[in-house]
Amino acid sequence: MSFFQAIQTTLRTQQQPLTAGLRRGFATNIGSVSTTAAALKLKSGQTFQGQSFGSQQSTFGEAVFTTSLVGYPESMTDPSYTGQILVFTQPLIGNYGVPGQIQDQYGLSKYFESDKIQVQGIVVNDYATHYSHWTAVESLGEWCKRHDVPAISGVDTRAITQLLRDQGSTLAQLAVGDDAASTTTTAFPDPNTENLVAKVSTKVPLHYNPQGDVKIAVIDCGVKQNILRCLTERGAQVTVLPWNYDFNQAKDQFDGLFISNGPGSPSTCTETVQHLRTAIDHWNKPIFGICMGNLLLGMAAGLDVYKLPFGNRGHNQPALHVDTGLCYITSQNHGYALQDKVMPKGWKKMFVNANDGSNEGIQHESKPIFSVQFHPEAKGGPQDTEYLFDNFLGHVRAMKSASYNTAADQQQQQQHASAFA
Ligand SMILES: NC(=O)CC[C@H](N)C(=O)O
Repeated sequence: MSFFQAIQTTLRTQQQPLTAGLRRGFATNIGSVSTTAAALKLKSGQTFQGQSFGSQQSTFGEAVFTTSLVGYPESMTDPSYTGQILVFTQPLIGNYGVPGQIQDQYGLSKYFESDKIQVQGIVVNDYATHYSHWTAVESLGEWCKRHDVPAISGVDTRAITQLLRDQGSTLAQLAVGDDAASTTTTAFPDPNTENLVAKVSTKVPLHYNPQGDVKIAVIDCGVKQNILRCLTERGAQVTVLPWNYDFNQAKDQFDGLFISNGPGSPSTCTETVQHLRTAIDHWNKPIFGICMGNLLLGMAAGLDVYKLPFGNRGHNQPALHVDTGLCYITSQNHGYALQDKVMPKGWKKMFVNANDGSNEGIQHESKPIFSVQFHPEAKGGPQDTEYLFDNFLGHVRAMKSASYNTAADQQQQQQHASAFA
């Protein structure tokens, strides 16, 4: 043990008391750190020993890394992370604590992207036991414990990230307590063989903003709260529907269709892809998809999907808009991508990743149907591409008023004709 590690261990072993706020109006806490051992064990054979600061429960998942500097409450509650052990490349995590579960005026969660922690576990280099923020109500460790989610600190996340980058996202165990020391070889279950979308999708329709002027059907593959907020705060009425709901049966009830983000492999969502195939030809109203929505829409259009070696997760991913050449900095969290070398007839690429050339979006050439691989709703991350919600709802409103006018014109013509019959 190095001198630095020895000092760190000594400091952490001394249970530090709660203190009052350092600054007026800011929740602040110098919490205690458990000295329970924890280890991140990769299926590829490498083990990283550290300390637990979350649940005492060991867990399995796919180890992936994110380069985001902030936004751990949002990332950890994003349903797209279901089944994954999240490694933060940002070394200091936990310093602004965790906010409370508060609802906005639409009944949507204000600070979290769903109602619980969705990641299997988290891996951080330096867990900040002292947190301070005006929205904070508890520490990251307390939050993880309450949700029974394991967390490890004191490991070299740079070395782990280099491994995940070189060998690709890897199945792993986050082992706590006795499991951390155990050398028994375990089987590493692969979450991507399961239909994770079915696990996180709503079971019943949910309604938001009933006063909205246009009605949007949201196919819930694991929708983030801020996507719903981006629609409702722009005046849309939103109905969230289960992932396998056949929206084609209810198309007259809606003015537009949205396909959400979601966890796991898109190949488990064959029913949604089939419904989308019908919708592309017959829906005749705008369709917009994000992340999993891009993958599913692309599959419905005839594209293949492949798994990226380590995915793109972070808040600084450059996406080039093909038509204008403009580059947007985007928020991302995905492991799969569309194979877009040859685009199906009637479709074109909309965005391309400026780092690795992977697909970032597709667009129908003659219908208002488009989707993006990145997250224009951000939370966390830059909001530069939030304008896509304006574009989508702009199309929805234009088509609604055009069809209304057509219907009204037709009715007037009929009345006119019958008056002279
Ligand atoms: N954020 C998402 O929707 C992720 C989509 C898919 N689960 C992937 O990893 O590629």
